[in-house]
Amino acid sequence: MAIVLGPNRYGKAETRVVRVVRDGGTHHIKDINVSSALSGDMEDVHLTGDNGNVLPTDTQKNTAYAFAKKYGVDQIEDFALLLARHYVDSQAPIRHARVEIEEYFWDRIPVSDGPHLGLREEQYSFVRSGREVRTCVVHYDQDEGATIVSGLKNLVVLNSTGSEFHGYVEDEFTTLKPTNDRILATEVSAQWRHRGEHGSFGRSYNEARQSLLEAFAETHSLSLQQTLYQMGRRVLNTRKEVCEVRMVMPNKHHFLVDLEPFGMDNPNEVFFAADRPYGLIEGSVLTDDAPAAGFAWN
Ligand SMILES: O=c1[nH]c(=O)c2[nH]c(=O)[nH]c2[nH]1
Repeated sequence: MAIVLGPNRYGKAETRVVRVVRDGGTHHIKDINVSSALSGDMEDVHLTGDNGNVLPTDTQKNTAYAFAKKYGVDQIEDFALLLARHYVDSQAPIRHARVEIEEYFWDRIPVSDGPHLGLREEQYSFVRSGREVRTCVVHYDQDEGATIVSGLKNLVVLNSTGSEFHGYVEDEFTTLKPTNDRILATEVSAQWRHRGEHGSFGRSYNEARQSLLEAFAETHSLSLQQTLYQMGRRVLNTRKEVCEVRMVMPNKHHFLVDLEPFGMDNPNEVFFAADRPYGLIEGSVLTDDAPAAGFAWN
């Protein structure tokens, strides 16, 4: 029996970069979390400890900071691709780079010059937004080029009606009562795979997000699975640059509270929001002409 080295990669996880652009007294901020993972000719470092092919993870951290200064950070997909290409193109032993970025949103705190006066000329105060986290995973491979997956997580949504669940299998352990009217709530994690390397990731993101929200709100739901499929479908129908959507959606159960002991009825007005356990609904929706995913989801 021989023992061999299997697939491997190494990098710096979660380099937090905050880039400030100073436009006179008005500042703009970009708050991101960058993780890079490189692979290639890494037999020696694993087998003998020879670091001759290893670009240190510390250097990868520094590169994220230096690139933020040099190139700025606009769309996270573009920044991730810039970094991934840099590692593969500048270091012969590195043949593949995976760069993952999360982006956290900040809103402005509008500050005025005083009561009844206009906005202060300098605007540099921000409040962390309650919005979702934007994500991307970019792979750049020496032989196969780039794959780009965009996405979001922590997008919490709720329909207070328009959701039913009945007609399911019942066995000797089933106690769930069928319902024609329940709360449907979930925290959406969605990732969508781009067909190529197009140029407008900002617009693509905003419209994919909007499609997810509209489909969630507009689908009269017979199950969260059905809603998930409709949400993926809506993104694919509106964003032609996208060929596959993967979603993970916990069913955030809301149970009707029994108010009868207090002599009160409860026509879907008072709910107990349970945090666990939760149903976990996961699925992928794709176009039938979607190119092979390659390493996009790795
Ligand atoms: O939308 C739902 N899908 C399920 O598969 C399921 N199972 C369950 O108990 N409740 C629900 N709701």
